[in-house]
Amino acid sequence: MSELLTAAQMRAIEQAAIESGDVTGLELMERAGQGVVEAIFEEWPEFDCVSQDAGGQPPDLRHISGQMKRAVVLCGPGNNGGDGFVVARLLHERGWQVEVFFYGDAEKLPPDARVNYERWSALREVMSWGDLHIRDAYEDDEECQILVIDALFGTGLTRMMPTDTSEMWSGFMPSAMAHYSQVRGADKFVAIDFPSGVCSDSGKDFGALPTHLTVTFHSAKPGHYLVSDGGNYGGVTACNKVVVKDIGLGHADLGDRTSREALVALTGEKRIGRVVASLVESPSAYLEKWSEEHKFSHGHAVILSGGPGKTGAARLAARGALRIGAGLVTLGVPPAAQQEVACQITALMLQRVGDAQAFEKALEDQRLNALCLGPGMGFERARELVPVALRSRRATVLDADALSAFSEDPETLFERLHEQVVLTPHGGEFARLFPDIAAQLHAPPTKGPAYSKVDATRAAAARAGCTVLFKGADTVIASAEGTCAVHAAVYDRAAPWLATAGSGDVLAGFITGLLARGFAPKMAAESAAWLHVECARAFGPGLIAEDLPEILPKILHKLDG
Ligand SMILES: NC(=O)C1=CN([C@@H]2O[C@H](COP(=O)(O)OP(=O)(O)OC[C@H]3O[C@@H](n4cnc5c(N)ncnc54)[C@H](O)[C@@H]3O)[C@@H](O)[C@H]2O)[C@@H](O)CC1
Ligand SMILES: [K+]
Repeated sequence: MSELLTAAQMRAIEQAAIESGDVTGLELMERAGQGVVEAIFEEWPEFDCVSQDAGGQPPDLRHISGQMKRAVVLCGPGNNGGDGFVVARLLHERGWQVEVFFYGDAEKLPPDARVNYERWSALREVMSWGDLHIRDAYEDDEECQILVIDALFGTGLTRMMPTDTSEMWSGFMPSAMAHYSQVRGADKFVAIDFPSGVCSDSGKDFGALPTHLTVTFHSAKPGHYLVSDGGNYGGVTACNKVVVKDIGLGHADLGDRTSREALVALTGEKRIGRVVASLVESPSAYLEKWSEEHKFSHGHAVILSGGPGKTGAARLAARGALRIGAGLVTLGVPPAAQQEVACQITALMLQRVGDAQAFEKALEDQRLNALCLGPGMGFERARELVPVALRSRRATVLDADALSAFSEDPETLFERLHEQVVLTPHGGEFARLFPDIAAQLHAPPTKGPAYSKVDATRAAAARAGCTVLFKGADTVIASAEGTCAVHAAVYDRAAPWLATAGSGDVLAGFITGLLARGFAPKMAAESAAWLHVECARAFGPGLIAEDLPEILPKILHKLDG
C-alpha cells in the first residue's frame, strides 16, 4: 500500500519542507533531476557511460558501445521544465550530446526553474520551440538512438495541450511501432513526473504525449493509476511504466491529512503484507479456521440466487465466499430453482427463500451475518428482497441486479442503505445509480485538475452512506467518510483476462465471505479486490470465472508463507 498524492498535496508537502528550512526548492529540483537520470540508467543500463575526460570537456561518446549518447530535452514554462534543465545539465556532464528546446518565456519562469535555465544557458544554447526539427537534424544518422525527455508539463497542467506541442511530438514519433516496441534503435521517451498532457489528479488525457518511462517524485499520483475514459487507458497507457524516486521529503504521514484527503494505492508487495496481517493475524484468521471447531466463528453468509436458469451467478459468488473462508455459506433460492441448485452444489447449503416473508423468517437466525444480493437475481426479486436485507442491518453486498433494479428511483435505495453495506457497481451500474456524478466524470476534461474517478467514487459513497467499490481496471473503493483506495490492475499487475463473464459475481462473493469473517466493509472490499486480481494473475490467460475461487487457496497459502 502506498499513498497517492494529488498535485495540491504534493505542493503542500514541498512547501512545508522548504518552510521548515530542511531543504530549498532548488535542492529539491536538483534531486528530482538526479532521480530522473538514475531512473534512465536503471531502465537502460547501456546508456550509463560516465565521462572519463579529465580536461573539462565532455568526450564524444556518440558511438560508445555502438550507441549514440544523444538527448533532446523539451522544457516547459514551469518547474517541470526546471527539472528538465537539470537533467540536461547532468547528462551533459556525463558526456552526452544534449539539446534543449524551451516552450515558454524565460522571463516568466518560476525562480528555481529560472536558475536552472541560466545554468544550462551557461553551458549550451537554449533553443526555442520553433527550432524543433529534430528528425531533420539527424537525418544524416538514422541509426542513432535519441533519448527524448518530456519536461513540458507535470503536475501543473491546467488545460488542453497546446496544439503546437502535440504536432511536434508526432514529428518525434517515427511510428507507433517504434514507440511501443522499445527495441534497440528506437528512440526512448522519458516523461518527468507525467507524460505531458496527462492530468495528475485524474489520469485524464489532455492530449498526452506517450512515453516509455515516467519518473515521478516522492509518491505516485492518482493520475498514474486511474484509467481514463474513451476506450483507451489514457494516462496509464501514456505513462507506460512509472518509477517513483525519493527526493528526500521524508515519509508523508497519512495522519497528517484528514481521512477525506487520504488516498492510497493498493498495489505491489506492501499490500500483500497488509492482507497477510489481516487474514492471518486477526482473531478470526483464515488459517486458524482449520484448527477451530466451530464453523460459525467464521460467519455464515447468505447469497440469494435468481430463479431457474439464473442461479449460476449466485453459485459463483457463493463459491467465492466459501473459498475466502466464510464458515458456512447458504444459497437462498426461490422454490422453483431449488432442484437446479441442489444438483450443482456440495459444500454449500441451500435454503428456500421465495419471497420477502420467507427471507424475513430466514433472517431470524442471528448467526447469518453477511448477505449478498444481486448476481443473477432479477429486478423484481431484487426490489422485493433488498429492502428486507437492509432492514436487517446485516453486513451486505449489493451487486448487479440489486443495483440496477433501483435505477429509476435510486433514492428509495439510498434512504435504506447503512454503513455495513458495500455497493459494487461497474461503470454502467454506477451511471444508473449516480447519473449526475457519472456525467461529471465522463464530461470531456477542459481544465485541470479534472474530476476523477476518485472524486466520483467518494461523492457516490457520501451520497449512499456506505462503502462503494467502483469496478474497473482501476477499481476505486471509498467509504462514506471519504477514505479512499485505488486498486489498479495495470502495469505489472495488469490482468486483462479478468474481464470475463461472472468474475464480478466472484468478487461479490469474496467481499461477502470477508464480511462474514468479520472484516469491516471497506477492508473487505479492498482485500477482496486485491485477491481477485491476484487470482487472475496466478491463473493467467484462459481464465474463466469458475477458476477464481479455486485458485484462491494457493494465493492464501503463498501469503502465509
Ligand atoms: N511539488 C514538488 O514537490 C516538486 C515539483 N517538481 C516539479 O515541478 C512540477 C510542477 O511544477 P509547476 O507547478 O510549475 O507546474 P508545471 O511545470 O507542470 O506547469 C506549470 C506551467 O505550465 C503552464 N501550463 C499548464 N497547462 C498548460 C497548457 N495546457 N498549455 C500551456 N501552458 C500550460 C502554466 O501556466 C505554468 O506556467 C512537477 O511536475 C515536478 O516536475 C520537482 O522539481 C520536485 C519537487
Ligand atoms: K512532463
